[in-house]
Amino acid sequence: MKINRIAMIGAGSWGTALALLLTRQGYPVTLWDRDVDHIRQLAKDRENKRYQAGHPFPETLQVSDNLEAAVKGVECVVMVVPSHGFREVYRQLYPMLMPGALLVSATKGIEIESGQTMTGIMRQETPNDGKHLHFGVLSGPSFAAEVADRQPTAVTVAFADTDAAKAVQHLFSTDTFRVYSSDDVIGLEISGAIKNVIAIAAGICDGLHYGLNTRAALMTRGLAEITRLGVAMGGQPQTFAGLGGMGDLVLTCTGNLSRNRTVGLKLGSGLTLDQALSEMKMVAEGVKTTKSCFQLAKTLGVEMPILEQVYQVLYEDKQCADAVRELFQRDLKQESL
Ligand SMILES: NC(=O)C1=CN([C@@H]2O[C@H](COP(=O)(O)OP(=O)(O)OC[C@H]3O[C@@H](n4cnc5c(N)ncnc54)[C@H](OP(=O)(O)O)[C@@H]3O)[C@@H](O)[C@H]2O)C=CC1
Ligand SMILES: O=C(CO)COP(=O)(O)O
Repeated sequence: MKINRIAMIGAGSWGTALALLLTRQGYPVTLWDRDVDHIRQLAKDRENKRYQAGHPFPETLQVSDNLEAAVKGVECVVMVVPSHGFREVYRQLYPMLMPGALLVSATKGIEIESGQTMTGIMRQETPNDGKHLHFGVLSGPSFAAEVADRQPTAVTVAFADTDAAKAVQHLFSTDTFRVYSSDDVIGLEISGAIKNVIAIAAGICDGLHYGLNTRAALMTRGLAEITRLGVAMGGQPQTFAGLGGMGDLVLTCTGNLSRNRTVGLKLGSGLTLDQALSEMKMVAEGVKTTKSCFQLAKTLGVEMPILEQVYQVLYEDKQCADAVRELFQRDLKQESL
């Protein structure tokens, strides 16, 4: 599969960092955003001062507010809009896609209304009209700012089709960005979405001034919850121990660049959810994913005690310290997944 042109759909922090990564390798990329003024500003500055300042755009990075112009005749479309806007944007762009195109979701979330992952949304919104599109995911421990800074980073790309996975793996791989391939699309998506919920919990614990023991316990039991739900949804157990699972969980629960961890820190320090979110200009997907995942876990009958407590803190005004206390008062049990 030869990829000549790429469309990056979403000019936030991550879409911009990925567009920089590809254009620095010489690939032609069109970066699209819904916000016309934002696109005008990017075209004028040749830099994304709002979301990824300090990184001038290479010549092959074009910007556009015209979705059709951005995706027409393009072999690889990377979707990087937040999960709550994903379906609407995909609906608009689907008719313009060329047959056989590779659709890569770099978004980490689960839609609240449907409980669908991003590739699930694309499949739902794709009529059976013979376009033969391929749906995959790129995920792993990768703060956008560090990728833009060329810090060595490793991620995973998953497609059901091995050739599609290899094509996207090779497309994104550079001297400082190492891409592994996988065929476990659902496992990788679930890992990337739910680690954000555990990162909120990690932030809460740090905001409450609990120690490193607490954080280690939370991350380990959090990974058990991610794995339980992911396997119930058809993921492969080893995916959750990989870059998109354990790797991204470690990064987001410990790294201060994480927006989700930051929301948790603010909650643990006594702010309300509204106050915490009003101080952020970027998206913290874990807030919405907590709700979608809470519903999914109930539907599938999967036990997720940490997630339940985060849900009650975010949506039922539970005190953070009470949530931690309740987790420790649960019945004693054997350690297992
Ligand atoms: N930043 C990171 O380090 C990483 C992020 N991700 C994931 O990438 C996705 C995008 O995050 P990120 O780029 O960081 O987000 P940012 O907050 O940096 O930017 C969000 C972008 O999405 C746009 N947007 C907001 N709402 C909608 C909508 N309803 N429809 C279309 N576009 C919308 C915003 O436009 P506007 O300015 O007009 O609101 C903005 O361009 C998330 O799922 C995130 O989890 C994954 C890996 C790393
Ligand atoms: O997913 C990320 C890094 O891999 C970014 O995490 P946050 O959205 O919490 O900043």
